[in-house]
Amino acid sequence: MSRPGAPVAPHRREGDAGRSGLDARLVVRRGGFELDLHLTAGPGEVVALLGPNGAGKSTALRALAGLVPTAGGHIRVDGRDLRPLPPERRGIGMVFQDYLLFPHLSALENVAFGLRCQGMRKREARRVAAGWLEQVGLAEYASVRPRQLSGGQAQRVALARALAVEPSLLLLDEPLSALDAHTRLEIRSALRRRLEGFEGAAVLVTHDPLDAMVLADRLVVLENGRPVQQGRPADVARHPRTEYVARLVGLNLYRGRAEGTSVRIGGGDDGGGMVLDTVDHLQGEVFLAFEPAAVALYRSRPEGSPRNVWRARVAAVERQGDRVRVRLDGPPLAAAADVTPAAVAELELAPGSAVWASLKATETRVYPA
Ligand SMILES: Nc1ncnc2c1ncn2[C@@H]1O[C@H](COP(=O)(O)OP(=O)(O)OP(=O)(O)O)[C@@H](O)[C@H]1O
Repeated sequence: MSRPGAPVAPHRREGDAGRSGLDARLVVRRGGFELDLHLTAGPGEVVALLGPNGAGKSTALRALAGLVPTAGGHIRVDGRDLRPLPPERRGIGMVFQDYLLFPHLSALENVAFGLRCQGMRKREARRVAAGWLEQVGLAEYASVRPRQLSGGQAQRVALARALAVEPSLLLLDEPLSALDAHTRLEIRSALRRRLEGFEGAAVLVTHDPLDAMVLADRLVVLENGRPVQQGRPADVARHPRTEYVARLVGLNLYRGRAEGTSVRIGGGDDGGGMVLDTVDHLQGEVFLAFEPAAVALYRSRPEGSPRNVWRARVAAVERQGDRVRVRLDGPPLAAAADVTPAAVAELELAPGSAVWASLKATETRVYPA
C-alpha cells in the first residue's frame, strides 16, 4: 500500500525539454473530510484518479485548478509554483462538467476565447481556434452555438478549448460521463488520440475503470482522501490491493497468510476461515486473487483432480452480458463466480440455493501484502 506523500518517478516522453510536469502535494480540508495526496504527472503522462464516491477525486482536481483552497502542500507545474495564483492565471486547461461552453459564443469563439485572454490578436486567435476545431473533427461546426451541438460534440469543443491554450497541465473531470454508450466509445478513442499528442501533464478523474484503463498511463486510486494504490493500469488490475480495486477490475480478492503453497484466508482467533492451495511459494501476509470465471459450481461435491472445494450458498444471480455472475456467501468464503446461463438452469441456481464451489490452485494469484 502506498503511503500518502510517497513520490513516484515521473514517466517521460521525448520532446519534453523545459517541461518537468506536475508535482503536487494537495492538502485540503472540507468539513470532516481531509485530502492528503502527493500527485505527480510527467510531461506527456496521463494520470487517472480513480476511487469510490466521496474519495476526494473532484476535490483534488479542483485544488489543482485553484477552485478549492488548499490547507498546505505545494503545486508545481514545470517548476512554477501555482499555489499563490488565481485559477485564470494558472495556465491550466480544464474540461469540467460544470465549466461549460459559453452559450452565447459560437464553437469557434469558445475555442478562441482562452487565446484572446492570453493576449492573442483576434484574427490569429480565430485561425488557431479553427485549427483545433479541425483536430477534434468539428471544422464544419465553427459557427454553431453550443445548444445546437450534441453532448459529444460539445465535449470535443470543450477539449479543443482546453488544448488550444497549450496548457502545461490539463485537467479532465469525468470527460465522458455525459455521453451515451455509443458516443462514449467514439469520443474515448478520439480523446485517447488527442491525449497522445499532448505534451503537458494530464490528470483525469473518472468513475469508469474502462475510461481509466484506455486513457491513462498510470492510475492513482484514492479512498477516503488517501492514495491506496498506484501503478500502470495493467499492474493495478492484476494485483489489486484493496477490495474497491478488486471489485473494479472484477476479481475476487482476499488477504491471508501464506505458508509455501497454502494460504489461510478469513477466520480469526477461533481458527475459522479456509486454507486454499496455490502454486506460488510465499511466506507471511499475502493477497490472494482469482477471476470469477475460475470458480466452478456443482450440485454435489466434485470428485477427482486436486482442487480447492468449498460449500457455499448463493446470495445473488446477476446477468452480465452473455455470462451470469453468481455471488456466493461465506462462510468459509464469499466469492463471485461467472457461469453460463445454461449452468444456472442446470444447477437451478437461485438466491438461497446450496452449491459446491471449486477452484484450481493454478487459477489463483498470490502476492505479498
Ligand atoms: N462543497 C463542499 N463542502 C464541504 N464538503 C464537501 C464539498 N464538496 C465535497 N465535500 C466533501 O469532500 C469529500 C470528497 O468529495 P469529492 O467530491 O472530492 O469526492 P469524489 O471522489 O470526487 O466523489 P464523487 O465520485 O462522488 O464525485 C466528501 O466527503 C464530500 O462530502
